[in-house]
Order: sequence, then C-alpha cells, then structure tokens
Amino acid sequence: MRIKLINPNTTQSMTDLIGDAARAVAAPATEILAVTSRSGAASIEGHYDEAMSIIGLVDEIMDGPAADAYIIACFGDPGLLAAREISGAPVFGIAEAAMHAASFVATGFSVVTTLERTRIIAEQLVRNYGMQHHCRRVRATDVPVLELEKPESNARAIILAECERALSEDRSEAIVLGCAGMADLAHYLEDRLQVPVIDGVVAGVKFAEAIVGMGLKTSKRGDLAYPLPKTYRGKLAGYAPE
Ligand SMILES: O=C(O)C[C@H]1NC(=O)NC1=O
Repeated sequence: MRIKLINPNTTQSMTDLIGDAARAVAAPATEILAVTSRSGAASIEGHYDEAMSIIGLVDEIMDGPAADAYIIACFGDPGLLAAREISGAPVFGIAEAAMHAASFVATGFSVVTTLERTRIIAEQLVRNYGMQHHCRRVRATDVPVLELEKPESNARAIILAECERALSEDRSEAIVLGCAGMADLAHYLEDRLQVPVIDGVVAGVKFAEAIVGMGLKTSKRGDLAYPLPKTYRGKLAGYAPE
C-alpha cells in the first residue's frame, strides 16, 4: 500500500525527519510518500497558520499519485475533516492518532507540545476527539517548532524535563508528543522516562495500515460526502467542487 504523509508546513527538513520516522515502522509492503506543502507557513503555530496551510494540504491530496491513505503530519490536524470530505481513502491526523494510541496503553496521558498558543489548540482537539477522560493535561515547552531541530535550542533537555513533570504532577502513565517535529525524540524520551512515548506520525502510519488492511474507506454519507458542486470565485475559483 501507499501512504502519503503530508507535512502542511513548508519546511523540507521537517518532512525529512517525519518521513524517516514513518519509514522506520512501516511494514515492508508499505510505501511511504512524504511530501512538503508547496504553499503556506514555514511552521504552523496558531489558527491563522493552520487555516493558511489547508490549500497546500488539499493540493497534495488532489494532485500526484493516488494513495491508499493520507496522514496530516501536523499536531493541529489542520483541515482533517475537509481532507476526509475530498478523499475516499482514509485520512489521519497525527494528534487524533497519537491520542487514541496512548489511550490503548495507559489510563492517562499528557501531551507535551511547543508554544502556549498551540497548547490551547491541542486542548481543543482533546475535547473534539472525546479524550477528556484520558488526557490528564496538555503542556507547553515554549520551544518554537523550527527550533526543535537546532541543537543550540536545548529542545531535548527542555522537552525531557517537561515530560518528567507530566509524569510526577499529572498522574500520567504515557506521553503524547505534540509536534510532528518531535518525531525523532520518541525513543530518546522513552528510554529515559520508562513509559510509552507516542509520536503521532508513527501512530498514524500503523493505524493507516490497519484501517486500509480492514478494507475501510472514508464514508461518503453525511458530512464526509464529497463537497457539493458549486461556483467558487476569486483566488479559489480553481478549487470549485465539480
Ligand atoms: O503546533 C505545533 O507546535 C506543531 C505543529 N506545527 C507544525 O508546523 N508542525 C506541527 O506538528
């Protein structure tokens, strides 16, 4: 099967890191196609960045070789429901996938993400996904997304310390990494924390393999049916549903 992993920000180095994490766990028969959005923000850190990322995400679903499943590799799961509308193939957001994976291996988990403003967005996702009974707390580290890959940011140590506080203060038994750019930290953290540390990229790949393997596709009844044909005007005229 082919899984298309879409980084909706426009930073290729993050896509490379995400693709490596996905390929490390993909089954031998799974092809991982990791792509970077061709339009939008270098990093997605807020509602406006998320909104502006959706056209680039849609382009990646509409263009190029068809995939058996799509993964939105951004912890805000931007455009997840719109992507499910336009795709027959299953679409996964890494936040939703990571939270469900954590709920299978721990009674309670904490999310450790980047900025305070994305912490608030992640809290909204917890409620949207019905994870209030499993997620003990969402924590911010104040490490900007693009600083994660810079050794001088000391991101590893900062994130490890926040995870340790989560285990001691939140009564959590697992950690969800709240940014696709943390995908390379899961083993480092798990070795030191001795609890499950879930990266949504990995969770997304394995859930995609399972759902596709079950022969399931996105329901085209109700709100996830293909968009209604209509006229679009202005800059988005070319995106009119046919
Ligand atoms: O909101 C965040 O901090 C995480 C989110 N932003 C981004 O560009 N990739 C992400 O996973």
